[in-house]
Amino acid sequence: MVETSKLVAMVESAEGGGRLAAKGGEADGGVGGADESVVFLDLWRQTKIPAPFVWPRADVLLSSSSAAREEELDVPTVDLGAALRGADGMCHAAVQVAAACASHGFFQVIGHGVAPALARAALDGAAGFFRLPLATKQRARRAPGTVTGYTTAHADRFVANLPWKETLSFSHRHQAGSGGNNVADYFASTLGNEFKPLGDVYQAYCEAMEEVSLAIMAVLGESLGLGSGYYREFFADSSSIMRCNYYPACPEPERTLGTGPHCDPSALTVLLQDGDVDGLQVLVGGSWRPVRPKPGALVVNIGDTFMALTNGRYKSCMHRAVVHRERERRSLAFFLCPREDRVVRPPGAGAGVERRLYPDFTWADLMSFTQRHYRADTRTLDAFACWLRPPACSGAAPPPSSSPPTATPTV
Ligand SMILES: C=C1C[C@]23C[C@H]1CC[C@H]2[C@]1(C)CCC[C@@](C)(C(=O)O)[C@H]1[C@@H]3C(=O)O
Ligand SMILES: O=C(O)CCC(=O)C(=O)O
Ligand SMILES: [Fe+2]
Repeated sequence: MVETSKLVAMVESAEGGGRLAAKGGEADGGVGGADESVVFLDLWRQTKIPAPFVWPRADVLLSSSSAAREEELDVPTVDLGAALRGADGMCHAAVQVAAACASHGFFQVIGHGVAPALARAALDGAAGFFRLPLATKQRARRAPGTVTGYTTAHADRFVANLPWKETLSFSHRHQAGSGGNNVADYFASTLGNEFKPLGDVYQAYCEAMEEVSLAIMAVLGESLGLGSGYYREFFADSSSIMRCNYYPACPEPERTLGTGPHCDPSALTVLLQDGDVDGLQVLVGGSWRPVRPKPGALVVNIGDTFMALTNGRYKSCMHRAVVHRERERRSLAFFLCPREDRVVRPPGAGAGVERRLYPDFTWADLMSFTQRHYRADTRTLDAFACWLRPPACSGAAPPPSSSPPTATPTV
């Protein structure tokens, strides 16, 4: 469970601690009663934020209020429908994404074919879920070492730099043919049968996101001169993660973050922001630049795994989410990931034409690194490469907290 008593104790003692410091004994105890909901509602309603939520000044610098004055990041708007319909559209889209991915890795897509009613149902479903009593949400609490489930402020994993958010994450595995119901089944089995209709919404939403992601992969493949099928095939049996984020209004937004500075470890992220509340910011040229919600558009960014697949040509860029004093915010993030055992390696690797920036790895290893050994941040990929192959570590990354997998892939 989220150990409310521990969080409250931390809040009372008001001392942070190390950045990583996953806490022991995460899964002890059962789900509390209605009083726990009150505790968390009270947390979100305090007039000052508790010490474990206070982030280092360097991370929150130029936070919400000043970043609001920053110029919005110029991200291209890619018409995915036009790209799939014909060569001209594809060519234009490929040029757009090539430019964006070589600099910051962010762009947005329209013409993606996701029914507005489905997007609305997924956003409203998240809003409804996070309004539930804590005890109900806790039925889906995250199990230690896994990425799926419900967490409040990641308080079950970390003792400092807690994010001002609640999240619900679940995996979506590609299923050949129709009739697969992995997401719907997850909702029914963890939260109860009454959540099956909500599960059906997310089943449909994840399938739509998978289709959008594969269409983007076609454009990315074209943009790299590999053809539209190359990455589509690589991700055809993907094993992705869907995450609903809820950022409550915050009394001291300039001292905390909803999601701290990080690069996504996954391959590609497709983000839907709810309403007109901004929060996503990307670090470009030394300043945090907002990417404001645009009606009907999805924000896409390259993750570490895709950066490794292109040997660093396409960038996984640092970003974060800020919170607001008066307004709550919701977002839905679909993280496209390869099948767990697929080896991530750039095309042509081994031909010796280009120096490899990252060793071969599997998504299973990178995922377990972020869930068991390292809190995903701005240097995840370098730290992971160092963990996999310690001699390759130049000292830029922090020391690994435990041993790498025994079957270390070779370059
Ligand atoms: C493999 C993963 C690690 C995170 C969940 C999935 C995909 C994205 C990662 C994350 C969202 C990046 C920001 C930091 C993080 C700790 C978070 O704030 O939620 C990351 C996820 C995680 O480890 O839970
Ligand atoms: O909520 C957002 O806008 C971004 C969240 C994010 O970056 C993430 O979940 O990886
Ligand atoms: Fe992210």
